Amino acid sequence: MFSTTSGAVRAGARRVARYPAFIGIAAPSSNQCLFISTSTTKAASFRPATLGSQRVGQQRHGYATTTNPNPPLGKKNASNDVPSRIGLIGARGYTGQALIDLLNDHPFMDLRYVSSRELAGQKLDSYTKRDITYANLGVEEVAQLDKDGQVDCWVMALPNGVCKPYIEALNQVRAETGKKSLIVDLSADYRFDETWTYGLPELTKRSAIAQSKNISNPGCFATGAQLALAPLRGHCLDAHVFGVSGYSGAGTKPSPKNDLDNLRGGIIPYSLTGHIHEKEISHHLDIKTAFLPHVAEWFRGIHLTVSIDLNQQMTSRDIRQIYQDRYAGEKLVKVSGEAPLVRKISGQHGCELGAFSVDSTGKRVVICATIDNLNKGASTQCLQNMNLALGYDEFQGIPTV
Ligand SMILES: NC(=O)C1=CN([C@@H]2O[C@H](COP(=O)(O)OP(=O)(O)OC[C@H]3O[C@@H](n4cnc5c(N)ncnc54)[C@H](OP(=O)(O)O)[C@@H]3O)[C@@H](O)[C@H]2O)C=CC1
Ligand SMILES: CC(=O)N[C@@H](CCC(=O)OP(=O)(O)O)C(=O)O
Repeated sequence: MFSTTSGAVRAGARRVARYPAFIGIAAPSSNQCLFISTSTTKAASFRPATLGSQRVGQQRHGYATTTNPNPPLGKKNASNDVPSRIGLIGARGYTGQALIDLLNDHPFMDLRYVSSRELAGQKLDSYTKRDITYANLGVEEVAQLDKDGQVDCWVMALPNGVCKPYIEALNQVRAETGKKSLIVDLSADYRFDETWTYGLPELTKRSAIAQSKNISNPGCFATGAQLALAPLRGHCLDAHVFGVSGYSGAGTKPSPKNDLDNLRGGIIPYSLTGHIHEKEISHHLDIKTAFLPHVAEWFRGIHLTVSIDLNQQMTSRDIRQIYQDRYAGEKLVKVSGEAPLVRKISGQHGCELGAFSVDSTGKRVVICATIDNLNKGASTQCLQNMNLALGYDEFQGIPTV
């Protein structure tokens, strides 16, 4: 279904010529976050199921199923064949490095600037399409490059709470010049800001992402949890999400959560109430969710066990069918009967959902999800959003086969 980064065909040796700025995207009519409800959306047209033995769209169990109400835009959004110039702020970090690897294999993404205070002056070896040297780009330098029309898309891969001055400076350039370069922020800082588009393409209206200039990339745990919960939105009373992340989730700054001596031989609970992703899941799905995060000694990959109290009796088979219907045609979401294993998701670009274990009352289901926090939990999702908003195919440059 999805392949590892290392298995990808590397197209990076090619050099990208200098091209004029891409200006083909219309200004957004609305940046509001638009989630598609699976419980109320009726399938516009019937499509036979390819994933199960039953036909999709039939009401054989008393509650409506639907084919994917938010399918990939495909050719409708793939009109741009001009490269886009990218500036990456926070390029030394784990998510920044994962994104650089993806951009290196992308035919239209032309990385121009990588910012790091620690690595300033050093060559970026992992990018082979052009020679790039790390620079320490402060707010003024970024604003000047933007004003000079040197960058089409800025990606912010900074710790939470750091990027606001950059955004304010870019907004000032917009106000002064009318220029509108795209901004994608990987931090949690704008995930609750209604003037930004929350970019979880399988759940957010894709056409809204395509029209946006300010995209907040979802959190890693929050992405897996929302993909695991969304199809049951209309049947869910409340949910408990137990999550364990590899320690790359804690970033590169030394802390007890990425200290291998501290992690060895066990898992460590933290932020057991009030984690930002608890708020993020509850806010964007409108489901009362308790989130219980842990960190473990492996490097990358998240396991989530999601327990959902249902408002009616349901069977495991029917719930699984709802998920298969909801994610029909999605290249980065895999639904299966078995519980997915975290050791198998490392380096993969999608999210796997499985288990669908229903208790004896028929009113509680447990679903397991796995996701690579640095890929679909951050950089792969960022690239989906960049592709959509810059007018390329959403999955361009993402190994999905
Ligand atoms: N790691 C993960 O699994 C995920 C992370 N995220 C989010 O993505 C963002 C980046 O995470 P991650 O890559 O793990 O973080 P890292 O700690 O690995 O990297 C942070 C980057 O920001 C730079 N930086 C740190 N502090 C400052 C500062 N005050 N001013 C300017 N630059 C600074 C660092 O470079 P230098 O010090 O050299 O300047 C480094 O490049 C975070 O907001 C995180 O919450 C989202 C989903 C998943
Ligand atoms: C293990 C670990 O520490 N994981 C991080 C989640 C990484 C992430 O998605 O972060 P943001 O929401 O801050 O962008 C955490 O719990 O904060």
